[in-house]
Amino acid sequence: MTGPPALLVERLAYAYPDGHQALYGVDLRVEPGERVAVLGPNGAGKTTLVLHLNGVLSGGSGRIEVAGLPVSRSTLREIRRRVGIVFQDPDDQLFMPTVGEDVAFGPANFGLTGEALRVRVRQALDAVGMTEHVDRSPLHLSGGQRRRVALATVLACDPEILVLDEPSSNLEPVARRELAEVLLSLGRTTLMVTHDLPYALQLCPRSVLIDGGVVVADGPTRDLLADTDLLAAHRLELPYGFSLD
Ligand SMILES: Nc1ncnc2c1ncn2[C@@H]1O[C@H](COP(=O)(O)OP(=O)(O)OP(=O)(O)O)[C@@H](O)[C@H]1O
Repeated sequence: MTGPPALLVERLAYAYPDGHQALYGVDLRVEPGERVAVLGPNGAGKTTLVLHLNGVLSGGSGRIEVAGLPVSRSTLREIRRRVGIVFQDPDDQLFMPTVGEDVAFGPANFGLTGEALRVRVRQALDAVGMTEHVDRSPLHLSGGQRRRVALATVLACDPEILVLDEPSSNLEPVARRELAEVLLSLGRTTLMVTHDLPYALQLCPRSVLIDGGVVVADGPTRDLLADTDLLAAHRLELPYGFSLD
């Protein structure tokens, strides 16, 4: 018997309080262990979709399930444990005096204490290669290091689904590659919102393309990126000189 999908989104539609309709009926099914890139031009609805996955946004129509559990007001605490979002700006999730305290904050909030908490913090920092910085202030880290710590704060909660918003933005090539290595090594169900098409190709076997609040394409990343008409129709473009071969 097969289990439920890691993520199921059915006919998700949402208008912001000012009346702006951002999503018109998004369908998406992600199986456990898949890494899926969410592509689309500015204003397509990518962030709006992602913010629904752990209930930051709600009140639209449609249905979302995380590993079989519907996202609703009554399941919010468990949903937030299952879905970890790493925001584009690490400063949105780092606010404690030290790296270690930042990484401990989430799991402590979910009830972990003592040695179990210390082990969890160490594992999360190990996974992103930041163990030696545990006692430093996040304020004194480089942008790339802060990005890694932000990822560690989410990993420490042991989410079933990792959601990353523009993980490669503002990263130097080495930090970009190192982050890719970390993400590949995690082997976790991952949704990655990105404008960085080569990064999507490197990390995500599958991509969904969103535009105008609907999914306009869903398939192997290589196939989507090879479709120059599709890319042009949705204001996407591979970097000059980039080859899929
Ligand atoms: N708080 C808000 N109130 C009203 N409209 C909003 C709000 N936030 C976003 N929108 C609108 O919803 C639509 C989808 O925005 P969203 O941020 O989801 O796009 P996106 O695909 O993430 O874009 P980008 O690539 O630029 O980050 C846009 O038309 C945007 O103007």
